[in-house]
Amino acid sequence: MTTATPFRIVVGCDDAGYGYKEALKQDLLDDPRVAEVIDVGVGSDEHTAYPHVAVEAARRVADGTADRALLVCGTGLGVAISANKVPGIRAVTAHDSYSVRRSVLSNNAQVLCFGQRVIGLELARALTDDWLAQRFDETSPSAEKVAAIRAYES
Ligand SMILES: O=C[C@H](O)[C@H](O)COP(=O)(O)O
Repeated sequence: MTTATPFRIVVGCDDAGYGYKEALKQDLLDDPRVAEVIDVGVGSDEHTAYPHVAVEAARRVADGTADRALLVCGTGLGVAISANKVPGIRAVTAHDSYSVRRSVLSNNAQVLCFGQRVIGLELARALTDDWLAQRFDETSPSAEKVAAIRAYES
């Protein structure tokens, strides 16, 4: 049996997502499937608007510094919209387990976004756990659809 390479994960949030970002970061730090956690903010007294944090996180994934990003704002929507402005990034907002799984298995999304004002913390933690268990299969029928997304970027 081969052991999967542990993930390097960027975490980020705005002030509306700070509490969950901190809690999820701690879970990631304790998870053997995670090699590294890179926190791009915000800190407890920072008020940087979500587009800046989301784009910074997405750039770390796009440039290969990290494998994935987990972003939190009030709804999970603004961070996803912003992260998707970075070429090569597929960011989704997903608050149910089927969508979280399919975001990886169907879409090879590298960025998962949550809304702290939308779901409970325990659900966010369980969804994050589920997310870490998924790996995209480059030989699956979904691969050519993801390639089609990529082709629209050029
Ligand atoms: O999508 C945006 C987020 O929910 C953000 O946390 C709150 O944005 P707002 O203050 O513009 O509503």
